[in-house]
Amino acid sequence: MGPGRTTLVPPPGAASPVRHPEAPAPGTLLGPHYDQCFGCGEGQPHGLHLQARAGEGVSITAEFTVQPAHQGAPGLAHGGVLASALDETLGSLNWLLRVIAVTGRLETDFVRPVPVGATLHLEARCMGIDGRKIYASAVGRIDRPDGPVAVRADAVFIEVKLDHFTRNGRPEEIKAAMADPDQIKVARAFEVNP
Ligand SMILES: CCCCCCCCCCCC(=O)SCCNC(=O)CCNC(=O)[C@H](O)C(C)(C)COP(=O)(O)OP(=O)(O)OC[C@H]1O[C@@H](n2cnc3c(N)ncnc32)[C@H](O)[C@@H]1OP(=O)(O)O
Repeated sequence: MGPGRTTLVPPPGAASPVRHPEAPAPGTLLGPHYDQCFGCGEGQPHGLHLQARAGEGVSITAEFTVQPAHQGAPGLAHGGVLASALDETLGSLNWLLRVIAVTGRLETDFVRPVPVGATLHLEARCMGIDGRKIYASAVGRIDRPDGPVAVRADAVFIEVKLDHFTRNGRPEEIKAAMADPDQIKVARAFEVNP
């Protein structure tokens, strides 16, 4: 089965996800993985500024408040922005697995519209691991952790090495990131694997 047709359900032989022994404790605010990230970076004026926390097991909770810059229709969040919020929350599972992985496939259900000013309460969980493939699902609820479901996603992330970024990123941003001590710290956290 090639990419694009890949099922988003872990296959029968998939391993259960294991929380890395040095993963941040449940409740810990994770902080941005890159200052210029559209999802979590503080240096992006119109970014999502999504704040993710470690959950129990291999799970993440996150919050994102829809800004006027995120509109698709008048007063409503753009679907692609909501997919970005799900993608970012799912990507934050990397911190708990201590594995670098990028989104291979992301399928989103838009269940109800999300108004500007609403806070999306997101939760992501790793469902299984099969070789380099990490299966994960997420849900986003309106205004409260137990609020009405607005969006859901299922995804496959693919494990990569750090050189995925250095080989493929535009050289000027790569150079700047490698000169930034905070960025080096993030990269180091992922270099140590059991
Ligand atoms: C500093 C820290 C920062 C931490 C950085 C954290 C960033 C988080 C940001 C949020 C997340 C993002 O948006 S990440 C950005 C969006 N995503 C991307 O840009 C990814 C672009 N795609 C790629 O670079 C590539 O296609 C890869 C790396 C995904 C796969 O290429 P590859 O490495 O050559 O892998 P390949 O051998 O083909 O496949 C390996 C296995 O994965 C499966 N596979 C491959 N592609 C897919 C796919 N699209 N959907 C499903 N499954 C797939 C294959 O079937 C195979 O399964 P089997 O045969 O083994 O069974």
